[in-house]
Amino acid sequence: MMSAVIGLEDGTILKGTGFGAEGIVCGELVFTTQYTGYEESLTDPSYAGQILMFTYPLIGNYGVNDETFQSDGVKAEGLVVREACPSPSHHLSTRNIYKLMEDEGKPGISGIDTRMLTIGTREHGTMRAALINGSDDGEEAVRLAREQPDISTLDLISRVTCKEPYTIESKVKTGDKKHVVLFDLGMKKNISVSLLNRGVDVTVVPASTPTSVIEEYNPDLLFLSNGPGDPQNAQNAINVVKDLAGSMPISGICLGHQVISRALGADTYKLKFGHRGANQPVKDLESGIVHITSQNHGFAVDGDSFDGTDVNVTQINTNDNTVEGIEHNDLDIFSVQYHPEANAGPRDTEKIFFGKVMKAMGGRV
Ligand SMILES: NC(=O)CC[C@H](N)C(=O)O
Repeated sequence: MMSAVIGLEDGTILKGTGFGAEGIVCGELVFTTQYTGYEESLTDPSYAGQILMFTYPLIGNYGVNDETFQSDGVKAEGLVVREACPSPSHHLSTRNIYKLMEDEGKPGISGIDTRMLTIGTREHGTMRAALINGSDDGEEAVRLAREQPDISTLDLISRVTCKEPYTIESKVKTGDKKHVVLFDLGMKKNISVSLLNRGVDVTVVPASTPTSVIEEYNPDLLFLSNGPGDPQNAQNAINVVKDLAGSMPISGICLGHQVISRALGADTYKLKFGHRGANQPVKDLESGIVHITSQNHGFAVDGDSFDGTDVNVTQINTNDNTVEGIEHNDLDIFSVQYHPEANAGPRDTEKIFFGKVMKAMGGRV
C-alpha cells in the first residue's frame, strides 16, 4: 500500500491510500456528482489542469473499457475517490482503475472523505491542490498547492489539441454529404462521433489554425469543441469566429460555446465551484421544457453582457440561472454550455442539438 496525501491551498490536508502512478501532481480540485462514467470523464481533455474528485463513493466497479475513452488517455491530472474498486465486474472490462491510472502514469488517492472536501469546495470555491503519491507529507502538499499558478494563466489547450489536421469520412450514406470543420480545443471524441453518425464528414483542426485555412476547407459549418481552462486563453479561436461570423454557420459546445460568446461580444467569468455532473437541469426559454444534461465547466458566459448585441440567451440552468444556450438573431450561430454528446451522462438533448446543427447546414435532420 502506497501512502498518499492531498493538500489544498486553504491548508486542508487529507491522507489516504495511493494507487496508480507514484509522484506529484498539481491542479484545481474539482468535484463531479455523476454516479457513473468515470472512464469518459477521466479521458475528457477539459479536465487538463484539474484533479478530478467523484462525490459518488465507489468508483471503478465496472472496470475500464478503452472503447469508452473520449481521447487517447487520461487527461485529468489525478483522481480522488472515497473507494476505488480493485475487482470490477463487466464483460467489456480489460483492467481495473488501479491499472488504468498506473498505465497512464497518473496518481489516484482513495480513502478520502470526499464529502468533506466537496462541502469545503462549495463553501470556499474551487481550490488549487496538490496530490502526492508515495509520501504523506501534508505540509509539502499544501506548499505545492499554494505555489502553483492560477488555472487562468495556463495555456492548457495547446497541451491537448491535435498536432495536425485530419479528416474522418462518415460511413453513413446520405444523398447530400455535409462537411464540418471541427476546431479541436480539447475535443471529446463523441462530438465527432455524433456528427459522423449523421453522415457528416469531419475535418478536425488544431486550435492554432488561422481563418484562411478554415476558409480553404470551405465547410458547411464550423464547430468549436469543448476544452480545458479559461476561455480567454482561446484567443485564436475567438478571432476565427469573429472573422467567419456571417460567412458560414457556426456552433459549439462548452468551451466552444464560451469562445463563440466572447467572439460575439460577451464576457465570461469563473463560477464559484462549477457544474460537473450528469443531472444538471437546463430550461429552454422558448418552450419552457427542462432537460437533464451532462456538464463539466468552471467558467460561464455572462448573459447581461449580450445587452446591445444581436445575441439572445435561449437556455438557462434552473439551479442558478446561468447561461446554458445562446443564439444569434440573424446569423446561423448557436451554442450550448452543456454536453449534448453526453459520454458521460444522459443523451436527452443529443437529437435536439445535433438535429439543429444538421438543419443549419441544410442537411438531413
Ligand atoms: N468542458 C468544457 O469545455 C469546459 C470549458 C471550460 N474549460 C470551463 O471550465 O468552463
